[in-house]
Amino acid sequence: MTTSSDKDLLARGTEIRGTWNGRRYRLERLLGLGANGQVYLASSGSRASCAVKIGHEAAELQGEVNILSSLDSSEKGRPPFLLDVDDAVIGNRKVPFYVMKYVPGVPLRAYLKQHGAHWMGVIGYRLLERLAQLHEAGWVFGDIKSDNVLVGEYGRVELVDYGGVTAIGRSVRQFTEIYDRGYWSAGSRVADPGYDLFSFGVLWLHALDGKRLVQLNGTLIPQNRHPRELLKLVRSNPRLQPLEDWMEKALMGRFENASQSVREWREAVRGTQKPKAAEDRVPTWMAGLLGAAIVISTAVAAVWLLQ
Ligand SMILES: Nc1ncnc2c1ncn2[C@@H]1O[C@H](COP(=O)(O)OP(=O)(O)OP(=O)(O)O)[C@@H](O)[C@H]1O
Repeated sequence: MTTSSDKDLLARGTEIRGTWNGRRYRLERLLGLGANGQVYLASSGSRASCAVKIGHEAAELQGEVNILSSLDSSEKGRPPFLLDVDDAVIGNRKVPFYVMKYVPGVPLRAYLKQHGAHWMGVIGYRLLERLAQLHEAGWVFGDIKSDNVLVGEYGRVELVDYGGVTAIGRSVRQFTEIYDRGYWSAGSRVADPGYDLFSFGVLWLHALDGKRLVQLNGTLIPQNRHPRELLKLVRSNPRLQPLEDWMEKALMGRFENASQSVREWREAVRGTQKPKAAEDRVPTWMAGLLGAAIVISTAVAAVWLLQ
């Protein structure tokens, strides 16, 4: 598979013009590099910012385009994600590209580093809701990982990189080993809602305890990869331990569907936010300082907890 290198990157201000549709896009900055191509923030006439993915191989890009357009037609209630598909001549090379909605935000791990792990409840809830929508429309996301979960202001969550989206019942098209249910001997690679929920569980381990997860992965021989090893990490992590029951269900494939997992996530998070006993409380002055720092996230959490 071809990967992008710095020398292939296109300079800010580069204009590409679609050969077939004739639309012009001005590339503003690189948003991300992946195995399948380069993604740029772009502008086009009066249209709001968009994201342009320039691919290496037409066949791979075509696969993503097919999925995005199927998703747009099966989820008609929302604005389309896929905006344009075309070829352009760059230098003297013909390259395929497609244009999608720009998703502002940073990958989950970066967001939690910047804003704090207490956002887990809200972000997790919103992500599960999005997964439940996809599952109800007959799809599994497949390649859940921190880089594909972009978090914006007040914990707003959107998925990017729909290259792994797979129809329920088919083999998952694209995955990342450490998030993969098959890799951990926790089930098959046939797309079902439980596949995404397993990856969702690993996502939080990776986001909040990445070092130990990577270490564990490096030391286990393949025969010993098992979800109970992941659960040991959950139980010994102070942030994740309160969600142990939820995580056990996700990692062991015991949820019936994502909607059930959403309800139980909310209950589990609510349980972790119960007021503490008087002797456990921090002094008022300290609480004041802390409170100022987390007031925004608490307000957002309150909104969805009380929904
Ligand atoms: N619509 C979008 N809005 C904002 N950023 C995006 C968008 N699409 C992709 N990105 C950014 O570009 C990165 C690479 O894009 P993408 O994941 O589609 O490429 P890929 O070749 O499929 O990558 P991978 O090797 O992870 O499969 C993403 O991780 C994300 O940071």
